[in-house]
Amino acid sequence: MTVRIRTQPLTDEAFAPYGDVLEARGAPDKLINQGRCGRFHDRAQLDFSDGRAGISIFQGETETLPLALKMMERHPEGSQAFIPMSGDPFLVVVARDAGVRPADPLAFLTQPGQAINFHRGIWHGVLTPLAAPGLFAVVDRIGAGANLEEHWFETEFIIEE
Ligand SMILES: NC(=O)N[C@@H](O)C(=O)O
Ligand code: NI
Repeated sequence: MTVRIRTQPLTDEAFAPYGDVLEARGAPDKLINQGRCGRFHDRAQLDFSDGRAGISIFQGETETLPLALKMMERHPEGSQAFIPMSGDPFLVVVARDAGVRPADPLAFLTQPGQAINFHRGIWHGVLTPLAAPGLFAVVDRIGAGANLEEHWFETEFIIEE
């Protein structure tokens, strides 16, 4: 059986059960630098069981839609933020937990200027750039021990616009 998933725009409301949308939207929380810079303060729920937060640079190969969703993963020990280093949209896939496996995956297309932070333990698709060079800053847990659970689907999911 093939299940088709239509992409939807990334909004705070739709993404709230899964993570944070990081963007400069509306009035900033504070003006800094003599009023020349708006600070949208403390917008991500960073959560690590132990270890520390780290920033890594990911250079991902680009994908195109329609795209087969074969696997999702989660990080039980920490949150994970994808912060694009270009203005290109990327694909964000999340799912609810149905007891050690993801269920009902959702696919979001970001707008330029949007980044995301998956909350700790949330099922998500891996980093999926839709345009070169696929460069992202990733904020996630640096620590000992395993922090990755994968689920490979038997159902064929196809993500399409
Ligand atoms: N494994 C890794 O570093 N990246 C994944 O967690 C991912 O979500 O892309
Ligand atoms: Ni991940």
